[in-house]
Amino acid sequence: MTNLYPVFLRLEKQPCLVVGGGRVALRKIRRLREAGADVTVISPDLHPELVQNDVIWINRAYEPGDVVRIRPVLVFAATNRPAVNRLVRQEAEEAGVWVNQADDPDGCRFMVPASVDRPPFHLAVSTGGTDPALAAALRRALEADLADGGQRFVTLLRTTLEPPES
Ligand SMILES: C[C@@]1(CC(=O)O)c2cc3[nH]c(cc4nc(cc5[nH]c(cc(n2)[C@H]1CCC(=O)O)[C@@](C)(CC(=O)O)[C@@H]5CCC(=O)O)C(CC(=O)O)=C4CCC(=O)O)c(CCC(=O)O)c3CC(=O)O
Ligand SMILES: NC(=O)C1=CN([C@@H]2O[C@H](COP(=O)(O)OP(=O)(O)OC[C@H]3O[C@@H](n4cnc5c(N)ncnc54)[C@H](O)[C@@H]3O)[C@@H](O)[C@H]2O)C=CC1
Repeated sequence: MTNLYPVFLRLEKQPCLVVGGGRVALRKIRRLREAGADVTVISPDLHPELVQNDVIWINRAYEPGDVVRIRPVLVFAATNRPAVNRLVRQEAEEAGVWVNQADDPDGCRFMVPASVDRPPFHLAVSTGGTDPALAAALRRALEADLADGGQRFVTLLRTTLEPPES
């Protein structure tokens, strides 16, 4: 697996495009909105929880050229049609737009980590696409531990930072 380069993006008011309006799209869109991105969704239907989510909804299937017309900074190909996701990925790559392909880790120019936002820390966990459910499990464990005072986490930090007692 190629090495990945982790970053935190400042997405406020940045145009982002999500193709597909299902469960996976919902998860991606929530995070994008939390970061203040302007989100356009192209999909013939929209997850019921998305209506309140303040997105621009283009109510139809993806059409060739949409990525070039909309010119987003990030694209998420999140339909349940592999051929559509591949087309979106290909058009994004040709246009030099960063693309996430929900059904194909190798087709992702970037991947979305599982993350916990607990100031001053924002922790992000990735398995590089090898086991997303495991990344989610570590996120849940960290969340539970931090909600409970973060003792296991702090103990782990101490054991790595402090020299062993002699
Ligand atoms: C490559 C990547 C692309 C991307 O989406 O960025 C990708 C790809 C795929 N995910 C799949 C499955 C699932 N993914 C989740 C959950 C999450 N997936 C996320 C990220 C990523 N998933 C990227 C890699 C990140 C990494 O590895 O570190 C998280 C972390 C972030 C987020 O999405 O926000 C979020 C957890 C958030 C949280 O809880 O904190 C669940 C659990 C669930 O849905 O509840 C399942 C069902 C698991 C099961 O089967 O048990 C499949 C198979 C689909 C199929 O079966 O067809 C593929 C495609 C493939 O592997 O081929
Ligand atoms: N990356 C991840 O975290 C995960 C990825 N997946 C993959 O993501 C895919 C999508 O998963 P879900 O959101 O659960 O599926 P879903 O069935 O809930 O949603 C699919 C959405 O795509 C839309 N769509 C279909 N054809 C379209 C087109 N031509 N143009 C625009 N929109 C179109 C549908 O109308 C629907 O809104 C799955 O098929 C699976 O391969 C699944 C689980 C997690």
